[in-house]
Amino acid sequence: MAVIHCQNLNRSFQQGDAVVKGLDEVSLTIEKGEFVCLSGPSGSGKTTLLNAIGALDKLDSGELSINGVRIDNLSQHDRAEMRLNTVGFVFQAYNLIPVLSACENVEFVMQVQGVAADIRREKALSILAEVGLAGLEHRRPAQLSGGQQQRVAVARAIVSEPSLVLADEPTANLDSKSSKNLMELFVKLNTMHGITFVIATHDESAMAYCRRMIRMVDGKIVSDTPQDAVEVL
Ligand SMILES: Nc1ncnc2c1ncn2[C@@H]1O[C@H](COP(=O)(O)OP(=O)(O)OP(=O)(O)O)[C@@H](O)[C@H]1O
Repeated sequence: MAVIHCQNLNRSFQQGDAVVKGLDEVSLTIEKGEFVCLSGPSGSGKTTLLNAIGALDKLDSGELSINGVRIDNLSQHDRAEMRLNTVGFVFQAYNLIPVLSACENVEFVMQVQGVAADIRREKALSILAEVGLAGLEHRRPAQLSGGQQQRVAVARAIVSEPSLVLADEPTANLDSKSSKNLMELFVKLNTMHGITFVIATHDESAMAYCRRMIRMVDGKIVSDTPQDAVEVL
């Protein structure tokens, strides 16, 4: 079953007197375990598409299913539920809570999900170790580098084992080494846990890790091609 199935998605924005088409008849199917890059010039609709797939924004029209369940017609409450249980988000602003430690930031989502405190702590520590942050669990975001904060954001996104991770410019604020480490981590999570990744990026070194390249221009998909990705050992 497809993880993402979009049919004729449309989303317009009013900008003064003009109407801008963020998504213009976008149709797309992404299967479980794919590792997909969304590319295209600034303003081409990448973030709008990620927001639609992650049920963060409403559509004007079209059908959108995640794991076989229609989400375009869900109530706000059900959309929030779907996000919580199915999708992990990694954005360029890490959106970590500054007063909480790395571990508490990762635990936060599980707390909302009602996971018991001892299980929460155990899972958070184990996932932080998996993303290479063992020993730094009790630091607050301001005491971590940009790359380390991004890893906390990744740990938080994947701790509840989502079937899908949506990442918007995840390497934008990282130096080239941190960026490479992050992409290798994504590939590892993709191969070991079968998590599907959709990554919007302008960063050519990040694109090189993706196995399917979808390019957008003016709210439309203009090309969709497979790619031989960089091997991660
Ligand atoms: N909330 C909004 N209000 C008005 N216009 C918007 C809004 N969100 C997006 N747009 C417009 O929709 C179009 C697509 O924007 P989007 O952010 O999806 O592009 P993008 O490809 O992600 O760009 P970038 O690479 O710069 O992040 C742009 O013309 C943008 O100005």
